[in-house]
Amino acid sequence: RNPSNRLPPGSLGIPIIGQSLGLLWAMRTNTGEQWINNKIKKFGPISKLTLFGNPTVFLTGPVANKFIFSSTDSLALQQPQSMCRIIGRRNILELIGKDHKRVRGAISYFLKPEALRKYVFKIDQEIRHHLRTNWSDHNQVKILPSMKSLTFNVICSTIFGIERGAREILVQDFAKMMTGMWSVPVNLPFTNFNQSLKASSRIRKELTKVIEEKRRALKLGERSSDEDLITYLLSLGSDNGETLTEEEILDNAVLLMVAGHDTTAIVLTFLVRHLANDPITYAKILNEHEEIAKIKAPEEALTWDDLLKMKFTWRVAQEIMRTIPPVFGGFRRVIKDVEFGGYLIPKGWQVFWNASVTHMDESIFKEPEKFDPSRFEKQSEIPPYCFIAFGAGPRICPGYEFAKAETLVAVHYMVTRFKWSLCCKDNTFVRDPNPSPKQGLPVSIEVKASL
Ligand code: HEM
Repeated sequence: RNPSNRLPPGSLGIPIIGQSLGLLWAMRTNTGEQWINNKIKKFGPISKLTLFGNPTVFLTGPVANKFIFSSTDSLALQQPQSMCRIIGRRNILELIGKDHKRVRGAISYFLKPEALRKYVFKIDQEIRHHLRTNWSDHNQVKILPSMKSLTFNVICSTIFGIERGAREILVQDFAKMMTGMWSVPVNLPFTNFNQSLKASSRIRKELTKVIEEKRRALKLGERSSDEDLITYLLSLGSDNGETLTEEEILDNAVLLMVAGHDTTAIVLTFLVRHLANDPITYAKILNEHEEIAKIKAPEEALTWDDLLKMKFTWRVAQEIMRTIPPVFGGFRRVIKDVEFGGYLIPKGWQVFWNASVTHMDESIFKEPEKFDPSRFEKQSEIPPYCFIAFGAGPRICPGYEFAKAETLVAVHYMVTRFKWSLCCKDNTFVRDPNPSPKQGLPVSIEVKASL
């Protein structure tokens, strides 16, 4: 057959622009899922279109997910150009093959349960401090910005060992850097992209100082290699080819700050919103946490073993992520011609995956519209590549356990020490590209017990 006849159905639309504006508009108006479903109705689960300048094949369903997440020899992860320039070209998302494995291995070491156990105390301290200073004396709190600040501080403290005073310099620049992450990469004064690049360069300067100080302390034996991720990365031996270059350490430190804080903040924000609207789930969660709090002194920090008891809470968080995936979808670059479902996907194109379509498939999740945390009671019954909030395959999110620990500790202190109600009953949200409730979700706060 003529190769062009083997391309998936659909239309590439106007060159370069294609259907990008339609998708962006749909995401902004919270109809992204509908936009995608219309496409599936019209062309089926495999179709072509043009997104963000590139001819693209959109694939959906567990078999397609497996193909996208596992075909590392024909597909490479693709981020918007703006993101690569802001975070740095040696960040893990840009790496493939041996380089990806090496950097992922080093980062994952710090995010595994064995290492995380040690940090529950630090996570606990940071979250209590945040709630004490930002919730306790306030009648109203905007949840999304509050959760973003909370998760940023947790990452700085646990992963980077950056103390409170030194973090404040980073916080503002970090917010500025995020604004241009998904912008058109035009570097002219006053474009979002330009502001982001400038903020990123200031963050890198600060991080370089942090790295230098840790290198010095490591040399003098004032620090052990497992105290924080940066010190660990600096200590890796060059003899077995494990070392990360200075550029890689810097780029991946920035990447981890980005990847590790927004997503968890979104889960916590939608959890707060859901609990305000669902008294039955709230009562069950509260009960789970009161049982744990009952056997601890008020000042006593949570431990890893306490977190293991918070099973229902994590099921609720997973159901939140099924219904509102923090990451809407993503792209892979096609590095060599490849076939899927009888169609040709040519080299140079990109492949687009989306989590919602699979998460809302009634053949996988019965009555998908219903909020039902019990779906996650038996994880093994959920078929592979069906719950993809954290991705899957060799690039599955290495921060899963970290996000889980952070979410559980935060929920514990929020439900046992505070009560809240929504100030704005409007339940809609926009995707920007991450889901954000209107006005950042303002809630009225009542203190139940001190922290
Ligand atoms: C609820 C919270 C989180 C969600 C929903 C989430 C989601 C995801 C998803 C979907 C991917 C895969 C992207 C793809 O294959 O295209 C990913 C990758 C990644 N995530 Fe997360 N993430 C979360 C928290 C975190 C945290 C806390 C960290 C670190 C502290 C982190 C670090 C990373 C890194 C480094 C990658 C890239 C892995 C690689 O390319 O090998 N994430 N995440």
